[in-house]
Amino acid sequence: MTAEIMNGSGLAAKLREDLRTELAPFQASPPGLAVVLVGADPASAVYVKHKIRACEEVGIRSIHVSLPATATQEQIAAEIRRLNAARDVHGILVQLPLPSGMDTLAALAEIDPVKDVDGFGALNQGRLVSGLPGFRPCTPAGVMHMLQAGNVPLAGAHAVVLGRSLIVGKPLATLLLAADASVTVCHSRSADIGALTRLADILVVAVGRARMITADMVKPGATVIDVGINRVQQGALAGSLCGDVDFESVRRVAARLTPVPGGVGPMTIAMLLRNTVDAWHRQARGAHRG
Ligand SMILES: Nc1nc(=O)c2c([nH]1)NC[C@@H]1CN(c3ccc(C(=O)N[C@@H](CCC(=O)O)C(=O)O)cc3)C=[N+]21
Repeated sequence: MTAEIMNGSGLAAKLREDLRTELAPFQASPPGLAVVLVGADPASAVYVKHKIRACEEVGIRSIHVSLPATATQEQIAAEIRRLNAARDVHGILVQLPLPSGMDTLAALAEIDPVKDVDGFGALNQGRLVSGLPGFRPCTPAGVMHMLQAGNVPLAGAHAVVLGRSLIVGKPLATLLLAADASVTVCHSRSADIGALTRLADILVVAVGRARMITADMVKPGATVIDVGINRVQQGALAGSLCGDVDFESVRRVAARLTPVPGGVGPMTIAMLLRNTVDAWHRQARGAHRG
């Protein structure tokens, strides 16, 4: 078997094009997305640049706020409160990870839930678990969108999610459950991970370990979604990106596989733009504070 390669870049480009058309008549007062970057982590700076470029392409105004790595928790909170109050800011994203020692959940708790376009805050996460409308975290939403666009059957399928983060694993498990999959979540402390991943009709990997999923860990005919983004350290491909899945071996056993780059990453950004436009609509209707 040779897997069908699921084209996240293409699907994301289509979504951005739709947003651009939707926003074209409103360029006098466009949606605004504030991106807060604390410190100077080079990988974060690159991601922020991608997000700002994607905003420009569709007609979202981006507001880039940089704070030094030495900023205090209270300075971050004060900046978020200022953005909560700004009428031309509809979405607020605090780029993660924050510098070590910062209280991430406390910072996220400052974001007004109606502007929480990452969907990481407790109100939106609780709305997700409750099955209520709210902002869904962008990577899980992007994965669900790719599965649906690829006509991957979800009801009754066994989905195995490797990783239990607040940002990917937990919310994605919740979305898969809501789509009637049977869901197994495994993580670094799970015993015999291969035995679990081999049960998956849909395997989603979000652990941040380059090429850890090899062909022997995948059920033949499975759909494999690679959320990992790792920078190759050594060898001929040093400096390029690879996922958490060993692409060359897994493509021979899986039925469908997402590439890195060009898979989940661009979908994450497309979902962020969609959430920002949704936030703008909601705030235009006069909904303030979640
Ligand atoms: N508050 C917050 N929200 C986030 O959504 C968030 C975050 N913090 N911190 C970091 C992670 C990472 N992330 C990526 C999004 C897109 C690509 C992406 O588009 N990647 C391209 C390649 C990019 C390249 O070439 O470097 C691809 O996979 O094709 C990657 C990574 C969002 N994150």
